[in-house]
Amino acid sequence: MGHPVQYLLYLSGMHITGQHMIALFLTFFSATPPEVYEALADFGYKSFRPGQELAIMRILSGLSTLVVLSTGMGKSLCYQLPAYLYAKRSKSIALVVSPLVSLMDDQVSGLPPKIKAACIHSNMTKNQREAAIEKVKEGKVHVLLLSPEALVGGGHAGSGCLPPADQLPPVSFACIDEAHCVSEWSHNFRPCYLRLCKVLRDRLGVRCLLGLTATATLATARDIAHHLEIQDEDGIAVRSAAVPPNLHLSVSMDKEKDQALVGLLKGDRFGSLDSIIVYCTRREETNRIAALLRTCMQGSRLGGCQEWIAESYHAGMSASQRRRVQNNFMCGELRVVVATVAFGMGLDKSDVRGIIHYNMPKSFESYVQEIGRAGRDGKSAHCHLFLDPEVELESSINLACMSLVCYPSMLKEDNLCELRRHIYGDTVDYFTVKKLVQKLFPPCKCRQINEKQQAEEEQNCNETQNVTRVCHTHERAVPIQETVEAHDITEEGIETILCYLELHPQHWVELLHPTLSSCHLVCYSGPQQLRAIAKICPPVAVALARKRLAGESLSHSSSVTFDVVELADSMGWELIPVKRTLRQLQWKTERGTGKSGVLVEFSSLSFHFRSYGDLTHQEMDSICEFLHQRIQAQEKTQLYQLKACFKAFFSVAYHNSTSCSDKMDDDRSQKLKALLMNYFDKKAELDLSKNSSNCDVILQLKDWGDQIRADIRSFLSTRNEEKFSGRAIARIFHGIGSPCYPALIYGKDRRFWRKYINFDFNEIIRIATEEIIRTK
Ligand SMILES: Nc1ncnc2c1ncn2[C@@H]1O[C@H](COP(=O)(O)OP(=O)(O)OP(=O)(O)O)[C@@H](O)[C@H]1O
Repeated sequence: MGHPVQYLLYLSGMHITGQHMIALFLTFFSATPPEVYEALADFGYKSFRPGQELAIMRILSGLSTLVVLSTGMGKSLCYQLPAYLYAKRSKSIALVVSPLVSLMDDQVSGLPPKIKAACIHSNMTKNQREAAIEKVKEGKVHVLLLSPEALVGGGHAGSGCLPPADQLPPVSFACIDEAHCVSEWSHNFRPCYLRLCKVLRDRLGVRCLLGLTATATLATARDIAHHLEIQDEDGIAVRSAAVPPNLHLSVSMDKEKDQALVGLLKGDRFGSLDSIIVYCTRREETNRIAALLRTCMQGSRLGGCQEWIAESYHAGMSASQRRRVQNNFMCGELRVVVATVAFGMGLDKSDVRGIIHYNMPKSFESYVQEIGRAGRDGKSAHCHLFLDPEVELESSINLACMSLVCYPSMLKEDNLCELRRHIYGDTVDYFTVKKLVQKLFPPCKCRQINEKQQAEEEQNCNETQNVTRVCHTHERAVPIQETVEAHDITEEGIETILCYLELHPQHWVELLHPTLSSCHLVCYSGPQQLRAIAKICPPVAVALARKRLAGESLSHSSSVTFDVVELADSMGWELIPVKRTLRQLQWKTERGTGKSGVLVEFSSLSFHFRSYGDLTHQEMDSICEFLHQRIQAQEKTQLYQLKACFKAFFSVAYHNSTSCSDKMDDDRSQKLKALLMNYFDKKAELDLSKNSSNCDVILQLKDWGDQIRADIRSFLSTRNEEKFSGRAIARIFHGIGSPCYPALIYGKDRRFWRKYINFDFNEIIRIATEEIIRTK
């Protein structure tokens, strides 16, 4: 297939070629060709919505583009129409990467009938996936929807599912839905998204990328544009107002939120609305609130003809339970869904009339995305947010500071603290980074070998060469579960670090598909059989030789376990043929007939990558420094966003919701919209340094230092057989579970769990570290 711009030129009957003409062409001959309007009509639409035409024309011209449009404004057409036009002209597919795996099948069936689509994701069986790939190969598909994991591999989803590019029809362009996940500065960063663009370019030769998102600040949009390699400013094609005009926003700071919620739902504003979503941060809370509403709303006047008043929805429920709630809500039989943010992603219900936030969302981006699920039909809709009254908390601090008898756990826990916990739960300290870096870059022998060779060469020709990097990287595997437990860091945290290293200008690592790295080989006929197969199978011979070199005697052994990735690397073989050769040992013949009495098992899902083994101490230190700074910057940004969010909501909040349950003051709604607009455009920085006492109420430790130290000592003495880092203790005192210190176990000891949630996290780390050193 020719360069995509040729399609546009072809449509317009012109014959210009060459990259440099694209810009000229778009400037002077940008009238949309009739074929594009015809295709629009084929889709059943009369005209374009704002932004669609520009984005579609850019994609048809082969120019990577980012579209930032509020939910429901019609982003999907921006990939559907070009995919259709490209495929109409010649056999080609458009790839659409979407994180909404559970909704992918619905997305495919919901596409306009003109578009032939298929999807591939990790929830499908192997047969289903193969059938979809067959259809693609046969050219029966215009649009292929993929989960990010299906494309790049990663996590437990296994490796990427697509065949190599030469077995696929030409890819006209690739669309990345929810493109903000590409940016680590976004509210919903997903490590495997960072690798998407690279895989699309390197493995599939895609040159034109389309990013779609409903929420991105200007800074995030620029970061996404950078990843999509959008060269020109116009590439960020459309940025709409953050909040659609038909949404009416209000905020209140009620002391009794449960009563206030019931009152709000009975008031004039929400009382007559049919479909409402109430968002809560915690799963347990969704169940409690749904039950509360069922009890308190019984018999009260309801909007439509619903049979059920309220049901909860969260990721902890079974798939069938969730589907039932979603279906009932979609068809209008269920009035209120009380949910965590798991509900609503990709929900195509245009007449949701109300969104209530029982807790503050973690960022403006989340807020805008969540309220954007209301009023997609353009008709008026209402949104209300309950903000916990931190000012109350502040007065308790003043009391505490005046050394009145007050115990920290008596202080009211607030939204901000709750949300801060999630941020601290994700961060990793310098020590952990260092241990991880050592694991990712174990020393190799390349330098010694090279020096020996050089010495010989020098003797021969007396010439010195200044070699700085002698290692050309090694293939390595780091078992996921083992590393998670050893370093008390989440799988996602490790993946993020690996992505940072891959995207660093020095490309410290190259990520490969996750793989099972441990090979266990058992010979049922005893040690002689093991020795015999070593003679015919080089990988087994090398595995045994390596064991012997490491001082292990295997002469009486009939089984052996080894790291197959390390083995393949040491042999200079590719991993796949090594695994194939080993598997083959289970059969008598090459064609796999008759068992040989050898068992070969692969286990331990591992991160798989190439990395250097000859890094100097300085290089290792600078990598640690780089990673640590990135992680800290990320933490700071998130804390900043949280404060910015609180401050803005606080500035428009009513004292209690009765002031806005029947009627509301549109000025406050407009003010909040303006603040959101400013935030997304970053025209005005929300200055947090000024007047921060209004919202920043983390307790200083000076008045509580002794008490906290005493508690840390008491905690350590009750668990003197376990090892803790300062961060581990701070997490427990903040009630943050981690892989090694899960909430399920540590949360049971109420003397410590969450006790100091209102105190500065980093300060607790500092004191705890001091106490740990003292008790050693
Ligand atoms: N040009 C158009 N004219 C009329 N209706 C349109 C047009 N483009 C899209 N729509 C309709 O608008 C609705 C929302 O479109 P779409 O689902 O693409 O929105 P979106 O921006 O992708 O939303 P989300 O962010 O929630 O995914 C759909 O019902 C679609 O049919």
